[in-house]
Amino acid sequence: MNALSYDSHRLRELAGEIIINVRELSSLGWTPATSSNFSRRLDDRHAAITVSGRDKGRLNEADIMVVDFDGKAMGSDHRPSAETLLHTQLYRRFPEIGCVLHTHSPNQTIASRLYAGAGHVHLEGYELLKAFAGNTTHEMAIDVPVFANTQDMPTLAAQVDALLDRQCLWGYLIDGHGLYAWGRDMAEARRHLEAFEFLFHCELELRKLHTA
Ligand SMILES: CSCCC(=O)C(=O)COP(=O)(O)O
Ligand SMILES: [Zn+2]
Repeated sequence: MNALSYDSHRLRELAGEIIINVRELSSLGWTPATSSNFSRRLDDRHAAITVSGRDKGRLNEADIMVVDFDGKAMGSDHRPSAETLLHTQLYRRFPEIGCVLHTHSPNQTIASRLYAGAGHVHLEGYELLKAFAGNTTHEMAIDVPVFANTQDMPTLAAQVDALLDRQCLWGYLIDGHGLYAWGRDMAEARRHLEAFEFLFHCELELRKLHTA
């Protein structure tokens, strides 16, 4: 296999899509201080992902690189996102997943802190639950898991994998850190990300009202 074993034309298309969407998410204040990372499936062995440490509000084509599903850089000397394994584990496990988005908005991070003890955020009865693929009614509930934060990505990826054995998920929180959300393509992943953000905001506001 040579270094360019993926479709470079497709890579440019996906990089353009990532750049436009990430700039928009960044303008909402969801990617502070170079945080957050973003990827798209390129094919059944590769993903396009953001280079580690780049300012996500000023992303350009040089800030997107290719990795294989072991997280190994392909055709680049740059370091891929420190959290690459959390992306590639989803692409490897679910062939239908085409996009993984990770952000650090204040609502996501505060919710992760408040609900770390419970281990999940319970979301029930909201019309916006229908934003998640497969849901057709508000008369349902989901528990969004909150994992302990760690710099040990293989350990965290194994914990996520174990939960995916038991539960169908479109996203999870990491305590004191942020949100991972995914979907079949950018539009669906973004819809899920925005739904989580909105629902966490509602839960946090309700909590304030109940404790006032
Ligand atoms: C200063 S942000 C700390 C790392 C992080 O949580 C993140 O999302 C960005 O890491 P990356 O290596 O993808 O830039
Ligand atoms: Zn992060």
